[in-house]
Amino acid sequence: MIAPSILSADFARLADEAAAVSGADWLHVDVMDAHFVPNLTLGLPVVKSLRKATDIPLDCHLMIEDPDRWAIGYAEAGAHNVTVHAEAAADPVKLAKDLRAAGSRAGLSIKPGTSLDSVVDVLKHYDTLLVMSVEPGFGGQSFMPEVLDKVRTARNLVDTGHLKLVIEIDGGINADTIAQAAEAGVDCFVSGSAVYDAADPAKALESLRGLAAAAR
Ligand SMILES: O=C(CO)[C@@H](O)[C@H](O)COP(=O)(O)O
Repeated sequence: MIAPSILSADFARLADEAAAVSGADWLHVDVMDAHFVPNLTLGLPVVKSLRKATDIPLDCHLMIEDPDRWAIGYAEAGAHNVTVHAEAAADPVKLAKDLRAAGSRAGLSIKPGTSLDSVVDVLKHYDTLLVMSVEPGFGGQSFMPEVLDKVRTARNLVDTGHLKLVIEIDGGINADTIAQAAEAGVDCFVSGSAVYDAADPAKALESLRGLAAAAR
């Protein structure tokens, strides 16, 4: 699965930018609050408008403080998957249950420095695990291959039936890095600059999909 990140899109033309990647499995929506991360992007009103502008399932990645307070609004707005950060959530188990009750999948993200061990007990309540392969905040950063050990461990837990979730990776995913992430066991690849900085985003997306499929 490929989820283009709109962080690299033209924010004044989001509906057109979504249409440009109509073959995407999910559209990754980067919500940043300038507190949890040192960058500010968009919030609930934009997600509500985007929901009406595209049929691509929205994969909302909340890089915000106090997700326990704000995340449910994104589920109620029609997001397909709402991902909160383990480092920010006060009660991740309750949050996952509330997100599912509101009609969304529940996602948990971990920054590069956060271990899988520290979240493994709550992951049974989640539908997706988003492994950050850059420090969250900005697009166009270099991929951190050291996070792939977490992906391999998560893949093993899924394949042996201990967890049931989609493994996502986010940060620095491009034609040079996607194969190693696929080999490690990633299911869903978030990619911003490699898709939206390309002359033809749809073609770039399909190329990434082919490289991932070949590597699995
Ligand atoms: O959440 C983030 C960054 O915080 C990502 O979604 C980036 O937007 C991915 O961009 P590239 O690394 O693919 O350019």
